[in-house]
Amino acid sequence: MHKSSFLPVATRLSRQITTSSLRLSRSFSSTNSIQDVNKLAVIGGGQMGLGIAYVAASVSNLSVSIIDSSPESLSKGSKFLDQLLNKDVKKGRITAEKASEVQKLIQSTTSFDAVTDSDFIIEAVPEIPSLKFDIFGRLAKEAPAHAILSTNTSSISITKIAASAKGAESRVISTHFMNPVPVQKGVEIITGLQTAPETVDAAMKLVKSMGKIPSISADSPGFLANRILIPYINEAVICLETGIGTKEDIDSIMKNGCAMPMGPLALADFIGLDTCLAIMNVLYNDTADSKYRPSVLLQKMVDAGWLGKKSGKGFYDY
Ligand SMILES: NC(=O)c1ccc[n+]([C@@H]2O[C@H](COP(=O)([O-])OP(=O)(O)OC[C@H]3O[C@@H](n4cnc5c(N)ncnc54)[C@H](O)[C@@H]3O)[C@@H](O)[C@H]2O)c1
Repeated sequence: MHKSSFLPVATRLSRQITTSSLRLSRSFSSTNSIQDVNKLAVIGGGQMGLGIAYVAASVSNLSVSIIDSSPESLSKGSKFLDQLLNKDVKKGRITAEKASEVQKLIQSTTSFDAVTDSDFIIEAVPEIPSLKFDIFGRLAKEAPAHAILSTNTSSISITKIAASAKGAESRVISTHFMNPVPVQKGVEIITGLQTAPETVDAAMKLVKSMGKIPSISADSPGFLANRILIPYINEAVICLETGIGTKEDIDSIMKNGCAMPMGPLALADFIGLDTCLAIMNVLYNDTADSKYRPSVLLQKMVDAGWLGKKSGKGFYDY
């Protein structure tokens, strides 16, 4: 894919309107093919990054580099991947031969250099805006000029993230995978104001090759999934802190009475309380609407380091 093919959506639209009589829009799409992705880099090897790497290697047969700044996270992650593969072999979902092929496809490193030969990069570091902006600033300089730069953010504006990737804004997009990645089929594709149509095509192609079902959302606080899901979780925490019900009763009524696969507090533990809080803060600050006020208890639990399943303690003990 040529760098020049990355025109922002707005530019592309105006081009299509002004030249429609000359049918140039047709030649635009026919001369710009989507480059095949041979190598994927995932930045951040936590629960989401690992899941993305696992599915990309096992379903799309892609070579994947997991880049994580923490050697502890990388070693925890490689044990987790081994467990996932062993479980899949035991359950007869894959052969032992396939498991060893997948293992060979996934490399882990603390070095950012692994982005330099990647065609598609998915960032999955914690939900901290400054951290993501720094990473996209580096990606704009260090990733190949054709590479798609994607974020797995749950709530941070894609337009803002793209603005931090100076010179590569049109190649920035979000492929928002859901947790757990190997199980959840839906992926939100979110465009920033600057995202080029070719970037959307490339993201759709990759996500579909991973066996996922993409939905397109606008760059609006919380996008679609978290605009709906996280206020629901936050309301459950408020029900707990105001004594309307115990954690068991809150989870039980939503599970057994409202057909939810798991209760909202157990789900919050599973997502990570820091992630839930970060999303509520984005909804609250970016809309200036008090209906999105984060629960005080949620903030306190994050302050205590009780982040849910990943830290061993949240609403429940693990
Ligand atoms: N947890 C969920 O349910 C969920 C669902 C959808 C999207 N997300 C989003 O996915 C992203 C990752 O979430 P997660 O739950 O996997 O977080 P996590 O805390 O499990 O993992 C984050 C990883 O990033 C690493 N990291 C931190 N700084 C880094 C840096 N500068 N360079 C490289 N690695 C770095 C950490 O060591 C850690 O391993 C967040 O943006 C989150 O909002 C999370």
